Amino acid sequence: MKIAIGNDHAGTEYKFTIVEYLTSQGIEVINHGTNEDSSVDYPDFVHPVAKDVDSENADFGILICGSGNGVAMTANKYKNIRAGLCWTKEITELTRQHNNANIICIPARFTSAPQALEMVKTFLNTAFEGGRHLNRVNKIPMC
Ligand SMILES: O=C(CO)[C@H](O)[C@H](O)[C@H](O)COP(=O)(O)O
Repeated sequence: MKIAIGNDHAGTEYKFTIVEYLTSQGIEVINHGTNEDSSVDYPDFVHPVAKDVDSENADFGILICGSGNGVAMTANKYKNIRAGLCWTKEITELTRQHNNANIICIPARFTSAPQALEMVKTFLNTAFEGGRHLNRVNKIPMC
């Protein structure tokens, strides 16, 4: 499994925690930054993650910013991206089970680091249910 990860300055601390876990599990990680705490513009760090997942260069993406909204809005501009904003374990399960999300967007300023890590584990270990949900997911693309 290969994971692409990106974040703005609000998500740097959580990113390193998540990368450490993924690496310990033998998962290949593409870290697109930022790796600093100084203020940056989140789209600059979303586009490379979204391009990796959109082109199937990565299996899943992880995006982290303060509220999660900015990274989600940016990633979902890509045709093959289904980026879910998640702030609980249950919502994370549902975005995989029902939406076949391929990117999780984490609100660093509204979750704890343990919560963020739990959501990543849940995201990567929950399968898409297909069935009626596949019909709906297939209707998402506009063009
Ligand atoms: O895009 C966002 C808002 O939905 C992200 O949460 C950013 O992390 C946030 O806007 C950054 O705010 P800051 O005051 O510049 O740190």
